[in-house]
Amino acid sequence: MEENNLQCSSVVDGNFEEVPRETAIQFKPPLYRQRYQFVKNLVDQHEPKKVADLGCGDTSLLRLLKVNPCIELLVGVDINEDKLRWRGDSLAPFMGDFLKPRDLNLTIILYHGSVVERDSRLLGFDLITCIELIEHLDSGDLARFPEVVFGYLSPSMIVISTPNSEFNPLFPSVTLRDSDHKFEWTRMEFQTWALYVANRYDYSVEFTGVGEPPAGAENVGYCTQIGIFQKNRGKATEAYVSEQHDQHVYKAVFTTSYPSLQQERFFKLVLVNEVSQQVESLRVSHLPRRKEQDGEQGDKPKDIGGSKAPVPCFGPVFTEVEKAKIENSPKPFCVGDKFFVPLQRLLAYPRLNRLCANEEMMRSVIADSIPLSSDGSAVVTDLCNYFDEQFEF
Ligand SMILES: C[S@@+](CC[C@H](N)C(=O)[O-])C[C@H]1O[C@@H](n2cnc3c(N)ncnc32)[C@H](O)[C@@H]1O
Ligand SMILES: [Mg+2]
Repeated sequence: MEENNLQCSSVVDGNFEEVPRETAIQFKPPLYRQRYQFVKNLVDQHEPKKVADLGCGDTSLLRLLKVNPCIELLVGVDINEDKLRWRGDSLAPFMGDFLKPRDLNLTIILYHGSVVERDSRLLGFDLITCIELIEHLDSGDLARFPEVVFGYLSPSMIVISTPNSEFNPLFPSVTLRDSDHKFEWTRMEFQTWALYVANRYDYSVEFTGVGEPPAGAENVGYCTQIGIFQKNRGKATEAYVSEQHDQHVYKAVFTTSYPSLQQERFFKLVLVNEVSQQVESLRVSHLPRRKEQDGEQGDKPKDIGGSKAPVPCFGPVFTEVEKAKIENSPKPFCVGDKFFVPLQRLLAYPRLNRLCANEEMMRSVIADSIPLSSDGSAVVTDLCNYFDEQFEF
């Protein structure tokens, strides 16, 4: 069992709080969450595309990281297959991920295997994390670990966390924090090892930690010590990665892919939905004005989007620049009972502009789902529909 000398104040997500029964030290947030949050902040800061968590356990960190929009490949590796399977399924996309797809693709893979084995599918990563892993390696595996992770996998950044044994006296009766720990290092021991490894494999390293010591005991340092290693040579080139022979020793136990706007069918769904909503919003907001105009003119086109055009009373709030862009775009108009919204008008709205580069692109994606004017330059819809009559617009 994990960290079994320590009080289990949270087993809800498979993590055990590092608080001995006898001590008053309580970490807020719990220490394991501070470690995960530390990694999440690093991901927010550096925006890696490919991230692997070695010794990922029950995948809690992966679940926190998967919402990060920059990550396109998220991999977990653990020697304990049961842990991977326990909550692995919760990494799959939910209904909400389909309703609001990500901008970028995301694939998540869990591998069963040991971090001291070489698997070429982990080459070319931007970030590899090893959270509370190294102290579980015996001396033989610890000696192999740098050669595999730093030498072979050689990611741009590596984060290693491990207990700081100098903190342990604050936990009465604790020698090792977990019965499976093969060692716990002082800051000097960890930093000596880390500097040696960094020097050997051409990385630079910075030290920090999480789990502040209590007032009066600042000299012991953080409860969890952390090394952040950054490769001096920069990112692995694609050529270097592709030169490596396929070496698949890990067993993939779980793979999932998320819907994203990079996938044609999801992009189309989102764009058609956004266009339909915007056209409907404009149509509804123009109905009262159209009633006023009825009887004034015949069937010639009526520009109803001039300076007096009503502004939609719901939906997003626009900045002054966005408002000006919308106002300066071609205005919606009516011909008979038909309501036309120029594609250029739709493109002026920020949400649609973010999705579509130009009118041609918008036309080609929505043409077989939304009625367009004969020249294809505007969406066309009935000005009034059954529901307007029911609600007496
Ligand atoms: C203390 S747990 C940490 C889990 C997770 N990183 C976290 O912070 O919640 C250590 C994990 O390392 C895994 N582990 C130990 N030796 C390993 C090895 N040689 N290769 C891969 N995983 C290993 C264990 O199975 C366990 O899940
Ligand atoms: Mg541990």
